[in-house]
Amino acid sequence: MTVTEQSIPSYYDRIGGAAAVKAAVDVFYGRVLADPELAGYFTDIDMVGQRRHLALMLTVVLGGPNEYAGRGLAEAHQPLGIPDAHYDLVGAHLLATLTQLGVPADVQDHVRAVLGQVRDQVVTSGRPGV
Ligand code: HEM
Repeated sequence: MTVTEQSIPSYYDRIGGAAAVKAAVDVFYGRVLADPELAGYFTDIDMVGQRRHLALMLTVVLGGPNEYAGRGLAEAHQPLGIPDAHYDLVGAHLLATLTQLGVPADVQDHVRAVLGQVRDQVVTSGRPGV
C-alpha cells in the first residue's frame, strides 16, 4: 500500500472534525472571556468575530482544512501588543479545553508543539530576533 498524505487522518479528523471544533469553541470561548487577563482583548470584537477567531485558531492548530483567507497571524496580532504571559494563558486555556473534552494526549502534544511554533507571530515580545 502506498502511504499518501491523505491516508493519515489529521488530528482535526481524529477528534471529530467541525462538530468537535464547535464544541471546543464553546468551552474555550467561555474560559478565555471569563479570564480577566484576556477578556479585554475581545471587548471591541463582535460575538461572531470572536467565535470565528477561536474556531479558526483551533482548526489551524489541529491541522484541519485551511479555509482561512484573512490576515496572517502576525498582521492580525502584532498591533495588539500581546505579551508572552498572555499567549501562555491562551495556550493553557486551549489545552485545558482539550483535556476537558477528552482529546487524546498525542493530539495535545501536537497542539503544544504548534503553539510553540506560531508564538513569535502572535506575541509582541520587544525582543528583536527572539
Ligand atoms: C495559536 C495562537 C493564535 C492563533 C492561531 C490565532 C488566530 C487568529 C486569527 C486567524 C485571527 C484573524 C481573525 C480574523 O481576522 O477574522 C485572529 C485575530 C485576533 N486574535 Fe488571535 N490567534 C492566536 C492567539 C491569540 C492570542 C494569544 C490573543 C490574545 C491574547 C488573540 C487575540 C486576537 C484578537 C483580539 C483578534 C482580533 C484582531 C482584530 O480584529 O483586530 N489571539 N487570531
